[in-house]
Amino acid sequence: MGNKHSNHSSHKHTADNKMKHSKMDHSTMDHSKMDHSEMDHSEMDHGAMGGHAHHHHGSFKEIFLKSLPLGIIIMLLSPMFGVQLPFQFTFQYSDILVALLSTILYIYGGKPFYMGAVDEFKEKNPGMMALVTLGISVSYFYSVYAVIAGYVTGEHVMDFFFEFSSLVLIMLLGHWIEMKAVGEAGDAQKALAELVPKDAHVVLEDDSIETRPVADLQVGDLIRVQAGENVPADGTIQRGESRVNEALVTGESKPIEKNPGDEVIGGSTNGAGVLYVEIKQTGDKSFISQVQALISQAQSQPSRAENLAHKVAAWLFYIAVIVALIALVLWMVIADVPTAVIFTVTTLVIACPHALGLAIPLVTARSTSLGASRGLLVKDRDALELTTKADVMVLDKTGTLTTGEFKVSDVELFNDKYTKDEIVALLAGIEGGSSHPIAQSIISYAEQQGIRPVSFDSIDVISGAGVEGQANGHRYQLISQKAYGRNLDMDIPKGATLSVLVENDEAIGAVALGDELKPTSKDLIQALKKNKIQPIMATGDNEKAAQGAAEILGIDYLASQSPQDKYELVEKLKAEGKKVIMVGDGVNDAPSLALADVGIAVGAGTQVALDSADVILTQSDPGDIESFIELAQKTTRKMKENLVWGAGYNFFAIPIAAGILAPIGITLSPAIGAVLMSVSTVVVAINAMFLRLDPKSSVD
Ligand SMILES: Nc1ncnc2c1ncn2[C@@H]1O[C@H](COP(=O)(O)OP(=O)(O)OP(=O)(O)O)[C@@H](O)[C@H]1O
Ligand SMILES: [Cu+]
Ligand SMILES: [Mg+2]
Repeated sequence: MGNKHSNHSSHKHTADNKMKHSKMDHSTMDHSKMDHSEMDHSEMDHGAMGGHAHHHHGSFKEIFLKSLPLGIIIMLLSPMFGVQLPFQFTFQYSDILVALLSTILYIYGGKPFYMGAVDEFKEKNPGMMALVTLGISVSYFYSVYAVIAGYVTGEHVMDFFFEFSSLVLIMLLGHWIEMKAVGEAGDAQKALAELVPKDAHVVLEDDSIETRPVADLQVGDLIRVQAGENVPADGTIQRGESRVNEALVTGESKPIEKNPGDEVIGGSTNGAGVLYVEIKQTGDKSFISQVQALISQAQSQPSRAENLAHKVAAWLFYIAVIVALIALVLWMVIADVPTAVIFTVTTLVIACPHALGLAIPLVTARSTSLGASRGLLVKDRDALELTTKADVMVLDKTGTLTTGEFKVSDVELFNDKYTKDEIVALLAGIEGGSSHPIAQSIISYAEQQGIRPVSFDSIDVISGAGVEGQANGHRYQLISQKAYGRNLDMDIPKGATLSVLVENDEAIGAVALGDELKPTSKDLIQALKKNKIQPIMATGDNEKAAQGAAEILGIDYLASQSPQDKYELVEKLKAEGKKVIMVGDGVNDAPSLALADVGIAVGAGTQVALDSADVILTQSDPGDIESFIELAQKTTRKMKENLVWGAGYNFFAIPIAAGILAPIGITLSPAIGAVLMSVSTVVVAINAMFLRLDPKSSVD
């Protein structure tokens, strides 16, 4: 149980760390809002996409549905291309009625577009909304002019109210569908929010049960979680036993047995037992909120791929405007003004670089939620792309490739001042101040022997070497043999990790510990080699222990590495022009995690390690490193595909819209242009949705 417990506190660590990083974005952190997600879909999506100026102004769905009858009336009353269709009817002055109705449609239905365009111009970043606005404005104003000119000159001038209204309707519909597709491609925030139930059963003083909204839960409340229910908030089990599935929260796939004293995480699913849980964290401080904050932090900073997409979209705007102007002038010369207006409008509309704008965010959203559901949390999105270019992976040994669950194999005495039990009491006492995996193992060892730890007055961690502290007026150190610096009079068990207990600069005892490789470590090394990533193990542990592990794994290694050494190793590899991934969990890994191109902190890791990393794997399973590489490769491929499609589509669409194929009889109407632009976006969304990970190969 002790072990499971420590796993849990590590989840908490992960969470606390995120807390510091996130700017506590109110829109994503407000729990009550998320629980009762009545928010309009497009707004939700918008939040997840971040950074875009458009779609702020009302919901496309609502505006579309209200504009639909108006648009249909206009279309029925106005001839398309001047051709009378059988179901159309016109009467005297019907064109004035059409102009009036179109004005209403322009003001109401066009609003999301021109307001979006205003935002874009304010940000000096004209894009899709500006193009759509130009398109509908040109067709609207020209048509108004046509009607007036018709009455002034007494000659019929062709108007485009039919094209105008169908364009507005299709644009609204298209953007509504797009937003839905965007939402379905994966909104990690929402998926996580849905894990938390809306209500909790609070056990009152008199043992009666009151059902309260989760938002009203207080720290210290005792709640009852029924069998099969999701846990509403983080807490500690007071009574009851069950198996709890935390898969969706932490990525741990198997249900975990829980007993009184164990912690449960809000959003996990209770198995067959009833649990009584004392609430420890609610709202923003809960684990799940912290994960959400982390995700929104990652999504709020544009990745390099996204910046590229934005640049291309901006270019597209200028290209579309220029091509539209050229088409306008040329077609006025070749044909007439109405023909020229049609080609211009179609060009503006078809170029709406919506697909391009969404190409990357859609994949990111999908990839983030996919990753989160497997316990792969990406803090810095560029880490995904960089991972696909990696040449070397530097791995820490203890806690990363090995379990970190040490067994004390030997306790050695160097003088008779202390008994063995007294040495163990000192060891356990000084480890009270350390978060190193060795510490927990020694403390448990003392516990099993029924030995009470010596209480220390002060304890300090010496990173990469051990711990030191004061007790009973003496100064003690528990450090590696390398840090001790002198030879010891003892037989060191083969492959063991050895730490020396020093009193006033003299070795008084030593403890030898053994640790085992994790079952998936070997697979990871093989997978790395297959992916042409050279694995190097860099460990703070001694030569013998390192060699033992390295031989089994078939991996290059460096032993007795101080935090500085690890840092310099990464520095050296980078100087050789290599892209370096660093994987670690300890304090001694933190500097190199920060320096590496991609820093991956594994689950049971310490606070500092988690803070310095770009990627956090909530479990410390080497198999997850493999999954992360797979996620990185697939995500990057999808992004490239979407960029090529989003940009490439325009390469053909713009010239055709401008009428380049008119000589062979192929022309597009503005409405068809609008349909194509929506379809191109839906293609991008569907492609993103097909981002999947292989099922995890689990080793038991
Ligand atoms: N809390 C501790 N208790 C006992 N010995 C320690 C402690 N911390 C460090 N040491 C000693 O210092 C050595 C180096 O520690 P360090 O944290 O740099 O590496 P490590 O965690 O053992 O290995 P790795 O770098 O692969 O994780 C350990 O092998 C151990 O001998
Ligand atoms: Cu668009
Ligand atoms: Mg370590």
